[in-house]
Amino acid sequence: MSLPTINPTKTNAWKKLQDHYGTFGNIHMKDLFAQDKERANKFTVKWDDFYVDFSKNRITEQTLNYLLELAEEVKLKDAIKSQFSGEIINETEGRAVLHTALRAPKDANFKVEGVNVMPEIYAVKQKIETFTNQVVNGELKGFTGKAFTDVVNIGIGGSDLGPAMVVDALQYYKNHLTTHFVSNIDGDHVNEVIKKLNPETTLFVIVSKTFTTQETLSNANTLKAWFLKSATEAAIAKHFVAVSTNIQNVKAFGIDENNIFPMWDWVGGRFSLWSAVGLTISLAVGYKNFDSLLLGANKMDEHFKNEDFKTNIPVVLALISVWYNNFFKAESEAIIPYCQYLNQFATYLQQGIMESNGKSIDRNGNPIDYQTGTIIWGEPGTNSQHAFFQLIHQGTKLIPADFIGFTQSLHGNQDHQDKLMSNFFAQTEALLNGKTEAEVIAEGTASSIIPFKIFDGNKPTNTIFINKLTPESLGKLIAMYEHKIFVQGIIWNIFSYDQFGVELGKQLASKILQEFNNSAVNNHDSSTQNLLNHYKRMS
Ligand SMILES: O=P(O)(O)OC[C@H]1O[C@H](O)[C@H](O)[C@@H](O)[C@@H]1O
Repeated sequence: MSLPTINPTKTNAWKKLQDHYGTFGNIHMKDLFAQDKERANKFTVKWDDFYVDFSKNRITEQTLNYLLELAEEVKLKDAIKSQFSGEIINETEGRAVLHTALRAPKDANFKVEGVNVMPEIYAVKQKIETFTNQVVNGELKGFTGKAFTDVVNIGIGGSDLGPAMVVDALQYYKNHLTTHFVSNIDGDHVNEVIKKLNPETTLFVIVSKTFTTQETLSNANTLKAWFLKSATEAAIAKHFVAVSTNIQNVKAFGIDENNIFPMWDWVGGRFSLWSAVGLTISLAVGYKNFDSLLLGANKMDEHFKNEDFKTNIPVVLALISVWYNNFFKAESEAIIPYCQYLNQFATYLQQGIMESNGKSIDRNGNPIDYQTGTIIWGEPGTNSQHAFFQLIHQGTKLIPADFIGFTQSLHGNQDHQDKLMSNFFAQTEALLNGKTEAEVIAEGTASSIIPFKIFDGNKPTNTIFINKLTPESLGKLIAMYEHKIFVQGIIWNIFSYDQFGVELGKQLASKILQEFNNSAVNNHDSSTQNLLNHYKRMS
């Protein structure tokens, strides 16, 4: 069975939403709160250690009902079932999409083409656990008999962003191993990492689903060559491991068969941190914590699969996002975690959201005449307040924002935590209410300055409030966004799990690379040609 192919703009719910948007006009959220004392309670979902308040949005109960009708009309329920039952929903690549199986319990039953994949998943998990323990305990040693002190993750895109974000987010839980990430083809990246390494005590984890990615292979070769300046070929088996679906290419690179951690083509790169792609996470925080991350994601999967749409966190967040994207024509969404540990969270989500839903052809193969993927950006609070919040508060663009916060800190300094959280609450309140002319005047502001100090307010935010940053709650949070991506892709009638848009630039780059050896370059547009010739002269 394939995914439904319903044009969302042709549904009854869409028409209702359009009319509703027309009458919604300039309703201010401040008034909606004044009219209904129960508003916050009505638009809050409490689930496990999550408290999600979406009341500070430009919605009424009617809006939500129409959005829920839209979800029904595009057959979201069937689509969720299709995904979890291993159907080939990544139709353009002919693959199932089963990252959810990676975090399911052992006795779950996820089938790909009739075969239960759980035994394979658990065999690899076992391998990750054993290897992690041996490295962390110092049982496995380098070529001079010393225990490992450093781990270098070599990968890019989904083979870098997920592990890098999670290792950073969970650094409070880290063990003694120092982790490094090399991704960019820019030689400065690998060069700077090399400066910090001792070949005797460094473990290299090469992560590439395809094992054909230029950046990863070049960086891996550079690191191998550097390593071989101090060690023999035989030492490679002790220091290099790989995560990939392409066993043949990994072996050709010179990696011992025992050092290969397999993954599967039914795991998309940007959804792969739950597989052996997360090996560096497991090494950095220990297998138990890695497993808790998976458990958290599994809990969110169950919530997503079973919860009524009205109180289903990923579904509600996705629907509200569609409301802004397609009716208010908001172009971007900001992700603002009030948590320094989530410093890389927005960057990580950029790939997940923009690579998945940045599409303009629908599931029937026709061009789309409505908006799809949102632009994602963000930085942790409070830093972002001192950088770009001016534009969110008083600029001309509507930027819905997710505020992510934790009731309890990990550092235990209540003074810092209270100051951080007072900002967290103050910002969403200020974005909601703004400041009226009367209030500005009452402050005794000089009359010529009054207009500059007025805040319209009415700026939407979701508050995603979690008890504490733990491996488990982080797993839930990441999975929440994964499901939001899926829901939006279904509504927009696009394929969220391919990424053909990244190919063209790659192909041209390899053509240009070959042309560097030619004396004259003459088959490009005049701009590119001039630039290439300038580079050839000057480099
Ligand atoms: O893991 P790899 O096969 O090396 O792929 C790494 C990355 O390559 C491409 O650019 C894709 O767009 C990404 O989705 C992928 O994560």
